Amino acid sequence: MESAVKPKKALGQHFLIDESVAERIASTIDPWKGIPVLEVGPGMGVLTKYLLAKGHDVKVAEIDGESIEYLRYNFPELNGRILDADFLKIDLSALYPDGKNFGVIGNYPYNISSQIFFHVLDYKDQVTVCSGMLQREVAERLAAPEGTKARGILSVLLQAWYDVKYLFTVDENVFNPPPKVKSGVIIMTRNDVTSLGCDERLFKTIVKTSFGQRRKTLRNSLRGLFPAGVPLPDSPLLALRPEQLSVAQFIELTQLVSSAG
Ligand SMILES: C[S@@+](CC[C@H](N)C(=O)[O-])C[C@H]1O[C@@H](n2cnc3c(N)ncnc32)[C@H](O)[C@@H]1O
Repeated sequence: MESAVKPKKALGQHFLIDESVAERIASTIDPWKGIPVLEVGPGMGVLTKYLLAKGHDVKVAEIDGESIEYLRYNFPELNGRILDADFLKIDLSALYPDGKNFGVIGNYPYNISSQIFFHVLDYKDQVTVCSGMLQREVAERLAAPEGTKARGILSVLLQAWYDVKYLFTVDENVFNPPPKVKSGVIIMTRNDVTSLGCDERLFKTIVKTSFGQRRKTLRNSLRGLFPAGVPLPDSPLLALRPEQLSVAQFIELTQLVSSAG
């Protein structure tokens, strides 16, 4: 199909052509009208249009020059609110100074979707809500509870600070060009946790190290984090595999490693 902006594979450009899906995604943040929202990768503005119509205070961050030109021409009301930038490199606290809360939304570029969520996590004290569409497998992973195969690093790191919900699945044929996989829409809302009650850097290291060797029990994958030459503590948590642990158990594990060191 002819498209005003030529889709570029390297930028993960699959333009949404079903307006009803765009409206449904925009509606996910209806309850957050009071805070500004940053849209990642607006492309030709199919989602932006609904965010504006709903009265959100919207800024957009887009990396593709051709899309930016399109937006400038077709959305004059966005004047001064289009960031010609790589979302992953934006200092979001400078964009929303003084610790201001904001939301993030998008039909995200699938090639960098995990990195996008790691970037959002860096601003967890300001990002109150984050929703949007990504490839189904990743969307499922973000929302995966303990005890499921889909659980991974981002599930635990995000769920420590956010309630993550998988909302609905979207078929390939509503995009131009269609992606190879189905898509999923999620929403994450900030929980009321202000501190994990453990060394948060070590918590991250433990989550990443455990899932780096997900078939091993934690006793084997985390051995290197305990002091050498000393027997490991006798904790039932160490007999588990990473996908079996809740956030609270990862925190407990972090405390265990800290107290052993
Ligand atoms: C899946 S398309 C979605 C476009 C549009 N929102 C839609 O629904 O049709 C992803 C968009 O993200 C943009 N993009 C890719 N990498 C980006 C990055 N690092 N920062 C900002 N935008 C990016 C692409 O140029 C593209 O417009």
